[in-house]
Amino acid sequence: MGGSLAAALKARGFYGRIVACDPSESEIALGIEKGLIEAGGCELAPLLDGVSMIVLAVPVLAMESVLESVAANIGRAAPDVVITDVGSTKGTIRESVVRVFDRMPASVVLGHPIAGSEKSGVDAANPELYVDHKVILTPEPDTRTRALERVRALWQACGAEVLEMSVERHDQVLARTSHLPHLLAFSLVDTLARQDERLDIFRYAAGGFRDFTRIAGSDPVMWRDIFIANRDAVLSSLDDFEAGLKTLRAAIASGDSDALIATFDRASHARRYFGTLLSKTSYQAEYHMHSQQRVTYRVQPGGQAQGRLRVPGDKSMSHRSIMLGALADGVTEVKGFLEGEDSLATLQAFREMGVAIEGPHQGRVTIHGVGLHGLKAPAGPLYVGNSGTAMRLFAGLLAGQAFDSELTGDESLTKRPMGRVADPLRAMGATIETAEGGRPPLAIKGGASLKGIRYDMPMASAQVKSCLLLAGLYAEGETRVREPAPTRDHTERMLNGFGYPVSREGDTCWLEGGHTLTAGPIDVPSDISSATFFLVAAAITPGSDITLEHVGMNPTRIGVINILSLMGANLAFENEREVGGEPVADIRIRYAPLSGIDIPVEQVPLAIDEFPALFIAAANAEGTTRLRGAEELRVKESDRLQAMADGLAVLGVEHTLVEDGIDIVGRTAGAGESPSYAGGTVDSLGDHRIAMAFAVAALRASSEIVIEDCANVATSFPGFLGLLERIGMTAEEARA
Ligand SMILES: O=C(O)C1=C[C@@H](OP(=O)(O)O)[C@@H](O)[C@H](O)C1
Ligand SMILES: C=C(OP(=O)(O)O)C(=O)O
Repeated sequence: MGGSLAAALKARGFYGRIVACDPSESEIALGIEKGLIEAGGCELAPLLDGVSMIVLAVPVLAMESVLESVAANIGRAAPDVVITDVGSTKGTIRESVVRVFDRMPASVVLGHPIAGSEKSGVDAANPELYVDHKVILTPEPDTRTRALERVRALWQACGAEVLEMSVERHDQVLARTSHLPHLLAFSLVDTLARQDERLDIFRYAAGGFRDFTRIAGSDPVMWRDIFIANRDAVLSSLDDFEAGLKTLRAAIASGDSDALIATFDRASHARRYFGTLLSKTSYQAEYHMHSQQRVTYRVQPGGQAQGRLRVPGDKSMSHRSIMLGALADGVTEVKGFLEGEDSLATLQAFREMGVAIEGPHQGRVTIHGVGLHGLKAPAGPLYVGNSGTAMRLFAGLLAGQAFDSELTGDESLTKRPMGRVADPLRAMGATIETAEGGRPPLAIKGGASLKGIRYDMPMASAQVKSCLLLAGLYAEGETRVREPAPTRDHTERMLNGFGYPVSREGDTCWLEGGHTLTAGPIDVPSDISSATFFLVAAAITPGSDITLEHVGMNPTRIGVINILSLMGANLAFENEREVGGEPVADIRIRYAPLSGIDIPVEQVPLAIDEFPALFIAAANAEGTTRLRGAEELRVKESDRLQAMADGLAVLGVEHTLVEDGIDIVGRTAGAGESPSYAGGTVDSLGDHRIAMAFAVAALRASSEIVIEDCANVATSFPGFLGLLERIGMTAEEARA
């Protein structure tokens, strides 16, 4: 460790003098020969003359005697000398410092670089060892700021990332993440070696053995010291490990395949999550990285709109399939699941609550339901990404659990209103805290006894309705929700499909708590909200002919069909059928000129996510299209009225924005097949539907449309650009 530190400093142009002390003369000679140090020796005292920093890189149990020599000769060092170390445990080293100096001097900053290799000695010195590795410093309240800064600068100069934590926390964290795995590796190799004196068995050892046991080649003295020094924390992590192993043993002994799948699946995903965090490519890390990277679409003007397509699975149903499948008794097989960021975040959240979920693999997911009362407390906050649906539905479901929970999301979600669910849930008896203004995160207290309520929703929201119905599963008596206008009814249909009775009369639906859900197969159709971008593409492009296969045609979702039909679109439905309680059809659309219309207000909730694309249809229609009663668009992933108005302004499309809607002036009569508007650079504000709407708009633009901030398209529509290409458009994605 010391050799690598010297090598790293020299490689980065450190111009000071480095001297080293080591019991081996030959190691010192080698260090000088390799240019890592200027001088050195086996006796410490003379080496301390005038030094400004002392780094103790010795085994943990040798630390105290070295500290004694340092203390006895500290007068030889510079007056502002700083002492630090690289020991793998911190509690015992702090005790040694206090014993030797009678206190913790303000100039001592203990530290631990989380880097190293199983090799030791000057030969193993590696100037890159600390690059992109973490170094933990454990300053005390009275550590001198200047001393801390100097040690921080030392490690940063070597390319490391410096963190701070308390000595106690350091020792506990390291016991679990480093010391325990080393103990297991030593033990496994020793056990096998003792069983097979001639070590024959190792000849047949596969990659798994090699990967698991590499660290058993580490320095025995160093590791003995670590286990003695960090005894209590290691023993407690060993207790946890033994308990886990015992559970697995019992599952193997009794052939309990569900229990084995549950553990392996959780572990496998946790490991992948960890691995991708390291390489910064997990779906969540990737998402964050993508949004930091700013994905930009460049879409060329013109092109065709032709072909047969199947767009990904319905987002609303995908969320609900996981939620209800997890709460059901038995195994639920899902087909057509949307493998987008939003629904994957929901899936991950249930894994964190102990539900075994296999997949997704090509849209297939198997959920091993735990029953209404089988969820376990997650270890930390549940992260639901960009998804308003997930946060609101989870709020209801979690309000009924025995454990406390917290829901967080990305930057866009953090701005969205949650009072609309928190208030009625409180009326049911839940205890929920929100951030200022009723925004996320949500902290939900477990163990509440919920009571059914009658709730008149102030806005037409399927998310609020579904939230209350899910809480109602856990409530005493009936939970009744009245909606001011019909909203998507997937929750009601799917609950009924799982054998949970939900009733409806007119504008009110209700259920009674205390029944159970029984697992069954779910076939998720293609998402009509995703299909919309291709419906609009064909609707605005002369010569187009697109068929979208297996699209969900639930009557509470087909506002886009109704609105496009009123505008004059040429739509035909083929292969109409019912799949798992939801109507489905193939939709064929061919070009026909569109006319502007006054959008009937009752269609608004039925087309709520489709307006960004419908505004593009309006920009290509003859005359003016008027939308009113759509104030909900202002609280989606972005303020969609404003975001679309800003983008339409860039393209030169005349429009008037009002509080609850917009008027869009389309083409003038007799313009033929000429472009409908200009190109330009528009900002999607990180909203997937705004990004996709302007991508499709390029079909009738006079020049390229560049769309900024498109990473979130992956939340609802993975593979979107590929499908644009398939219909005959030219689009590319740039990351910066
Ligand atoms: O319940 C659902 O799955 C959804 C309901 C709608 O939101 P609101 O209920 O807030 O209108 C919709 O915008 C969202 O994309 C999905
Ligand atoms: C509004 C949407 O989703 P959510 O509310 O789940 O974020 C959407 O997908 O357009």
